[in-house]
Amino acid sequence: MSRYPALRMRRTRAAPWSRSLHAETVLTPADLIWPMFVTEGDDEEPIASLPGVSRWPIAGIVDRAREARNLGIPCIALFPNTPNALRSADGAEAANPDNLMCRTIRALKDAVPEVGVLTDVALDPYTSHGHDGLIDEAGYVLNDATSEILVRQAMVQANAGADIIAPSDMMDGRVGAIRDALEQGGHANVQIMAYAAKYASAFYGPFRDAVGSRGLLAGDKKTYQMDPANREEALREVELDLAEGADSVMVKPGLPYLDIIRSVKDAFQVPVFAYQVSGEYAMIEAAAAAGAGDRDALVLETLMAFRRAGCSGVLTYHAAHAARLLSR
Ligand SMILES: NCC(=O)CCC(=O)O
Ligand SMILES: [Mg+2]
Repeated sequence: MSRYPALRMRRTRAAPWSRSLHAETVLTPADLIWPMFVTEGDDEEPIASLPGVSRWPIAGIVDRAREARNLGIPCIALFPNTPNALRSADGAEAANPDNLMCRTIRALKDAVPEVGVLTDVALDPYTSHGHDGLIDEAGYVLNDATSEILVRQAMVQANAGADIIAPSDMMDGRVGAIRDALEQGGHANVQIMAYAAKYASAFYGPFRDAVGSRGLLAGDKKTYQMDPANREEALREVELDLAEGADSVMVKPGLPYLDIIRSVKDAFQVPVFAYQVSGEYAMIEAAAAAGAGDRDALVLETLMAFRRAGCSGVLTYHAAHAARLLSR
């Protein structure tokens, strides 16, 4: 009986009201996390490879956080462009309680406490070699020694007022080490969003410009970030981070890894986030600039795809633009 002509799949698509009624997935500004770059000094610094995105001094970040609040974006993510003079082989500046990140967190929590602040834990914005951790003579990133510094980095951020600690370094065991330190340090309610399945991707280029590590990076990150060939390994990574105390997990990059997001969501009933990374943002902007697609439509379609794949939310440089589109 359920066949044409009684059954017409186009019937429910015929009018806007009906399409709204039958939508299986919704996207709202509350599903967005807005990543932003903080810099020393007083001036906005546009990032050439990320058209429309700038580094902001602390006061500018505070203004952007007010903008986020007014747009209904619940959370912002912070990344520092550390002055080169403060970068070192061991990335010690990462654990300085008065570093650029900590000063920014304090300013945000002072001025706009109602917006969540997610902070990146990894050493790449602080090392002179651009890696996420300490390296040995051969350039290999050392797991356990790095993890100790990451714990200190996470603690200075939590002490400054960070709401969500987001380790993006892919060291083994760091989620558990950070969770223990947070519990012992009086931060029982500070969350951990683990970059659980972070792939060694070619889509991170503009981000490295933004945090000033592109020219410094020696080699690649394939001994700690995941091989794009692997899906089962992502499930193991997620399982381990959850066992160590992660409150939510992230898949990164975003669009080329929607299958990973769906697999994670099906295997674990936990909050899953995606990072639509800098190269993805740049591709959309380049397509729009070349007349190959409508920018607003591309932005909203890609973000909806993350929700459909199972994401609770998405980190995207298009957050403010998308929130504006969604509220009209
Ligand atoms: N730890 C954060 C990133 O690596 C972001 C990458 C990107 O946006 O390309
Ligand atoms: Mg892991």
